[in-house]
Amino acid sequence: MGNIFGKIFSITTFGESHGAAIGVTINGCPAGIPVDLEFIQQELARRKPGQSKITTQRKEEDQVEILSGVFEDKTTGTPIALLIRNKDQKSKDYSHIADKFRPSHADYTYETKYGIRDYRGGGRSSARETAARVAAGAIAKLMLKEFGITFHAYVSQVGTLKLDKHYTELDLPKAEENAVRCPDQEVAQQMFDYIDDIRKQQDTVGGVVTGVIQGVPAGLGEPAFDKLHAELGKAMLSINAVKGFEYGSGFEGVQMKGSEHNDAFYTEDGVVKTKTNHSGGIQGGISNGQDIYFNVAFKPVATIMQDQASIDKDGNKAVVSGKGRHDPCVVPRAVPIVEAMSALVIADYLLIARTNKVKF
Ligand SMILES: Cc1cc2nc3c(=O)[nH]c(=O)nc-3n(C[C@H](O)[C@H](O)[C@H](O)COP(=O)(O)O)c2cc1C
Ligand SMILES: C=C(O[C@@H]1CC(C(=O)O)=C[C@@H](OP(=O)(O)O)[C@H]1O)C(=O)O
Repeated sequence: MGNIFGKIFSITTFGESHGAAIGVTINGCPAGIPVDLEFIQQELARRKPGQSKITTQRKEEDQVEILSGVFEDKTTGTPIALLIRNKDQKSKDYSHIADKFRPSHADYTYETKYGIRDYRGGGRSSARETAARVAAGAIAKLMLKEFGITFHAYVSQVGTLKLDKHYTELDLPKAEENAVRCPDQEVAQQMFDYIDDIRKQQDTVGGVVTGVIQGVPAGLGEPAFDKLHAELGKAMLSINAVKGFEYGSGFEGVQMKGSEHNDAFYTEDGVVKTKTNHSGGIQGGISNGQDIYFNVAFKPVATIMQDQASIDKDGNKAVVSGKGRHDPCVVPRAVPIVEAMSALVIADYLLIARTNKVKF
């Protein structure tokens, strides 16, 4: 229960942060997709811990091993299993909170649900699990590359520092040129200094990742329940520390009049387009062929390097002191996770659409 994502192109992940390994099984990936191991490794490198001083200092190379489903560098249509071994666990850092609950992490809720908890590094609730999603997302991206569908995510806000530009005004690949993953180098530097300052204060800060999906054909999605934006929302809200999701005009759109908000249709060389894109590329749960764009809000990291008042398993007052290696801000490393989850949704919906009238 609760550990399968996707309908046709589906994944299930396994593993804990301080266990032997984490990994993913992908079901439903079509046969014949070229698998570029170097690309999967590059994607994992974008997410891995220990990238810079503004990320957790845990050192994991996140070397991926392909156990099944790939032969002579092509998918075989059978389950693909990918494994990443944990190498740099420092579990002693967690002994002192084995019986205590960190405020706003998953300790209390996990313990309540299962009655047993691998407290080492947050166990199953650690964002370490997202490495497995990024590996699977890389395979989805490789499949979608064949259809000309691309993914760009970037950091658009850290704390109160906001990048005041729409994605259409930015050179999106430039986000990969700095440690924050913000495409405006000047704002990126300000964000970097801000995160570093917060880190020195032994505190943490939240942020926003903007996602952009380009090249999606019109016709992907469902008119009810499994609407394309609903699935994207679920995908994003399933990422650790996510507090909000909006697509297209989002919450800002409520301030507009219908006459301003409506996206006027026109055709160019027989292709249907819209003059504006407040819809965010989705209308009535189905893609309309325009860019899909959305924002994902991440909270400040729960584990702070300070003493915090809490309780133990017996409900007694307890002090939780911050230890271990933690991110002062998750958004720089969340960028590839947002892209991976987007790719998994689009891959799945593209395969579902094969059963519809739309021809690809
Ligand atoms: C890339 C990434 C890195 C994270 N790093 C940390 C971390 O170092 N320490 C921590 O306490 N939480 C971290 N988190 C968040 C926790 O995993 C998350 O808060 C926890 O699982 C509780 O879930 P919730 O915040 O979604 O309710 C990270 C999240 C992401 C996406
Ligand atoms: C190890 C990674 O990030 C971790 C995410 C995380 C958390 O609570 O989410 C807590 C920290 O590690 P641990 O699980 O040892 O407490 C981070 O270092 C990773 O992303 O690979």
